[in-house]
Amino acid sequence: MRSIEARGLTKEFKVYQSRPGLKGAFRDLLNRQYRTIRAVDAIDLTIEQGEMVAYIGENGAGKSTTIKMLTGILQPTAGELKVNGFDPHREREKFVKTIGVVFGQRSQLWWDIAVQESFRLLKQVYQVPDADYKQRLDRMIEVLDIGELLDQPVRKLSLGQRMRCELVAALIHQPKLLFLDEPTIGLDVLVKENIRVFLREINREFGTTVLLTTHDISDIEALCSRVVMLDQGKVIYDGGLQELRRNWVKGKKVHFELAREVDMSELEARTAGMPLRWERKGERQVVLHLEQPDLAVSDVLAQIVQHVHIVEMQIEEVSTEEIVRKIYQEGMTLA
Ligand SMILES: Nc1ncnc2c1ncn2[C@@H]1O[C@H](COP(=O)(O)OP(=O)(O)OP(=O)(O)O)[C@@H](O)[C@H]1O
Repeated sequence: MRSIEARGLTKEFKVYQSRPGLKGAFRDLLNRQYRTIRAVDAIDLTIEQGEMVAYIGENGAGKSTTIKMLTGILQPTAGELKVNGFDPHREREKFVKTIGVVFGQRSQLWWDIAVQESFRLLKQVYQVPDADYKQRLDRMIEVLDIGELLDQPVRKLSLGQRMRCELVAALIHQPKLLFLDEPTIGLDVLVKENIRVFLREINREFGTTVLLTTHDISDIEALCSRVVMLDQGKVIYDGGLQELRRNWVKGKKVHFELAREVDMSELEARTAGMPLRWERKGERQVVLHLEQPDLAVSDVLAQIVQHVHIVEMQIEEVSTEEIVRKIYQEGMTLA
């Protein structure tokens, strides 16, 4: 079963332009000029039930606009879209029962009433049977550790407390698909970890599909094996996190500290023909630049350990965050 199937999904906005001065304002009244922004530009996206996918891109790339179409808030300008088997906009009433949504800035909890009252209201809205409701809620209260918050009005909760309650609210009806927009923004490390563990659990246990938009790369590393990257409304990468790293990490650096002064010519001679470069950093310090991702550090070590005494060694990996930043900066097409 497919969670999301989009073909040529497009959204255009008309943005009215105003001309300067009083004369301009009059002319605008009679004949308004506008330009068209293609916020989402013919994207194809297929997400299978049970996948956890990160949907990322720079500010203005078109992420929110896509999510708004996928959740039925906006109607696409063009393209075909099925989410959980429904047309999200046209079949909105039936469709919303099959999704859960956590948008960092917007709350689905009622501000002035106790958290558990909000949960009860949502139970009514989604017509969750009593037994299911009790079982799900008890479990979520325990895993997310929100027992003490249930009697508090939402306005009194800290951001981390509120986000945990938002997650419960989004999952009361056990949706097949969960949209998360910046779920861990501004949260401390412990709460973040708590939320990630919980998300992995519901994914494993119920096969819940998760589509996550985030600027926090550690969320992606912790949760998603697939990344869809958007740039100017177009998908520029759709694939595994590992492949993304492999494509972009052109090499690694290994820092060595040796027992004796470095003999560069010996290192070079022993590793001749390998795609690497040695750099002297100090009397006993040397850096190895591996220039191809498939050259293993162990292959190089095998050539030199018999001849040089290594005191310390440190491999410098490029973080996913750096890779993503590089892709945004260079605007390369990977797809
Ligand atoms: N209602 C609207 N009217 C006109 N233009 C819009 C509207 N909503 C979004 N846009 C434009 O569409 C483009 C994509 O915006 P969108 O909010 O989808 O990006 P985003 O990737 O979610 O960015 P961010 O990370 O900042 O939330 C931007 O150029 C934005 O200005």
